[in-house]
Amino acid sequence: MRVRIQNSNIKGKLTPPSSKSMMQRALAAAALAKGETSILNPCRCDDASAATDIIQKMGADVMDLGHKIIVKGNHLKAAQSVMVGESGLSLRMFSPILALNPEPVSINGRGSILKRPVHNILEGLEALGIKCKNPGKGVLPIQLQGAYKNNTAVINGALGSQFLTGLLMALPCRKQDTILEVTNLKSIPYINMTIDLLKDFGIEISHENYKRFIIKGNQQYKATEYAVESDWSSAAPLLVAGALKGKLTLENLNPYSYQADIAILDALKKCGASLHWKENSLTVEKKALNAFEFDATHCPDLFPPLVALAVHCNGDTRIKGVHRLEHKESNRGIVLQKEFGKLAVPIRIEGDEMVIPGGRLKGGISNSNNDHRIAMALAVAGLNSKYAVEIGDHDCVAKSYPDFFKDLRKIGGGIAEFYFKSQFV
Ligand SMILES: O=C(O)C1=C[C@@H](OP(=O)(O)O)[C@@H](O)[C@H](O)C1
Ligand SMILES: C=C(OP(=O)(O)O)C(=O)O
Repeated sequence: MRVRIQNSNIKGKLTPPSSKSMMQRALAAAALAKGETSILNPCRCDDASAATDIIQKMGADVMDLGHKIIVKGNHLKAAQSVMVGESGLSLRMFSPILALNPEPVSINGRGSILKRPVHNILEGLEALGIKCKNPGKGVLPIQLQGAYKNNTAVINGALGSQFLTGLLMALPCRKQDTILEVTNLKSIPYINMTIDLLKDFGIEISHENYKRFIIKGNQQYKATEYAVESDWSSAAPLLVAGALKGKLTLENLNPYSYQADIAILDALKKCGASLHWKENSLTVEKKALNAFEFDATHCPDLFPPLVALAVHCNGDTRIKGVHRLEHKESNRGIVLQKEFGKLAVPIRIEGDEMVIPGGRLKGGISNSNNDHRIAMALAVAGLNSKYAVEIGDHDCVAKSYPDFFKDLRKIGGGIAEFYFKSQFV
């Protein structure tokens, strides 16, 4: 399957999809809570479906009413075997939660997740007394068997925050208190999101500067009504489209969100984009844009849309945090360099920095490498390309934003469909 993006002007209004990060956390918390949780504004994407399947295996009752999802939780049944789809968060967040049940559980997935490392999950869980096996030798599948025995552990946060999110969600259900010493934590805003969500479910976590986390045991998750915010990670490529090619209003965005990717606003301000808030609606308008410097170490998912922005800025843009990209759905640093290279943009990687020369995009044939954020970045870059940009395997956007191409078309994106079986007519 392939899509062709033509140079087009953008105009209109959209509401970005709900956050898959918040949705997966809310499903996990609801499964641990006694009683009935209502999840409002639910996110519908492949990663959210993977998380829903897992909590059902844990014994949660899930009722989908369309505008909201009702979860009846607190069973913690032996799940035996679960599939995490392609979701890194579901793998790393549910592993510590599943290990609360003393029965063995095996965890597997499909596609890109089968190449992502699991050693930090196993090391962390073993340090807390969980028995771990890894028939996949470094990647999935893994097998875990509880119970938690040790009350302290050192957790390496260098690869990311998702496993720590899982521990912060699971360990309050132990009888004992746990202290985690966390080294070199990355993606810190995602931990703020976890702690904030846990508060809504009645769980308290304290920490000392993200280095020492104190997790009181014997806490009880309380069922609640939880509204999932619109997703800043999905808003990012749309905002880039507006900044490059017209005028776009995104509705229902939280300007005070804990989401890491709200940082797209800093990058847009730095390059000179015009932004205007009216309550929860944000309008972005086309202006001449200049190269910028940005550190994406703690918001790595912004890299692809920022590259799409940078290729149309005047001058060389420098983005820091390339080392954070290696273990995502693709090795995003290398893939961005390779795919934008096919469109005549000679991206350089200098240590931990990516250097993107502006004003060079000519168009051509590229591929998503089965990575949703790469597909979306190539698409919005293509809106301002001299010749068309073709993207192979674009349907991977279903991981986070199944309606991405449909929405892009709604706001004026010229998307040719004759090459592929259309999913968005
Ligand atoms: O907690 C989350 O929801 C996420 C955390 C980040 O991963 P890392 O913490 O592994 O960097 C991010 O890249 C991912 O898309 C979602
Ligand atoms: C890296 C991502 O997700 P995950 O790690 O949860 O698969 C992403 O959505 O860009």
